[in-house]
Amino acid sequence: HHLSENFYSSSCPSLFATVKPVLKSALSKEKRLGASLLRLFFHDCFVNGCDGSILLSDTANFTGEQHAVPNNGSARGFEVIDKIKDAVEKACPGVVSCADILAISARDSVVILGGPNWNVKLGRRDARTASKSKANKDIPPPTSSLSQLISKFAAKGLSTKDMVALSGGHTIGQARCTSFRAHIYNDTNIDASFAKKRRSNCPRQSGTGDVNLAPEDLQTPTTFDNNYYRNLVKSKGLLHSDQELFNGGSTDSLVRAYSRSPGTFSADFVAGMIKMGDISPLTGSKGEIRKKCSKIN
Ligand code: HEM
Ligand SMILES: [Ca+2]
Ligand SMILES: [Ca+2]
Repeated sequence: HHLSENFYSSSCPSLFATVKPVLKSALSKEKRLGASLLRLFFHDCFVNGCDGSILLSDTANFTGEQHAVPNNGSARGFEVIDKIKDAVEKACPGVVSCADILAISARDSVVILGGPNWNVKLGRRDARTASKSKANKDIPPPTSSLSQLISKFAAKGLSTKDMVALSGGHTIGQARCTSFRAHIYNDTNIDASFAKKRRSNCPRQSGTGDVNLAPEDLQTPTTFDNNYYRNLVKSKGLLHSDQELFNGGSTDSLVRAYSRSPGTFSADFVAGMIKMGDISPLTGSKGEIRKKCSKIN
């Protein structure tokens, strides 16, 4: 396969200039959407590669990935992708894939929220299929141990370092009580005052307050910075899986390094994003260029 930065430079020269303003306007209304789009890209790439599979809606005779456990009730931002796709279709009809639009949107979201910039590789085509079962199997749950996180990323060709750096995506965005309840009530590797604060809006009883939100990064939930790691070294990770990265194991030193050096984090995050974006893309004549991101042509 061959993805390249200039894939659309003659077929759609206005691509980047078309995407960015639509995103800027959406994020000016709700910054969290930037986080939601970054997460959509991760959840796309981990299931059959970065092929836009997560964007396909369920229909009467098609079951996609949006109701798989890791996505159901938490994957969001689809309307923004649809809006960007409409703008891109006006500028360059039938040329740019939804998989690439998602990759560009994830990058632009990070930049708009203050994070590093990089050149996105392009040329992915869109899948005509999706896999709910693989979404359930390949995307790590927040209950994961460090060794489970390492192996789920290794299964996608990503190193432990990539895993720790990409987890820094949790410097932005929100999680539901149901995703962090067990950590704040049952785990002991958590700062007591932080646990108390999070318990105040996430009742112990499952079934109550399940969808109440808390910021993944208690310091700066709408800024892309290294505070995620600074929280971890203080035992203020929100998810069980977050705190696993700094819990006396092999990744402690890397978390400490990122907590001290925003530049090192940025460089490793970018390298990880480029590697994640390379996971088994459809190229050449495989797949299709969807007209609408939510359904196959
Ligand atoms: C390392 C394994 C990971 C686990 C176990 C994990 C788990 C989760 C969970 C449980 C949530 C909250 C869902 C909810 O309750 O609504 C979440 C949110 C989020 N995740 Fe991850 N995640 C991981 C890695 C990543 C990676 C690699 C990225 C991107 C590079 C990422 C980006 C995000 C973002 C931005 C949000 C907030 C989304 C929003 O506010 O809409 N995560 N993650
Ligand atoms: Ca996919
Ligand atoms: Ca932050």
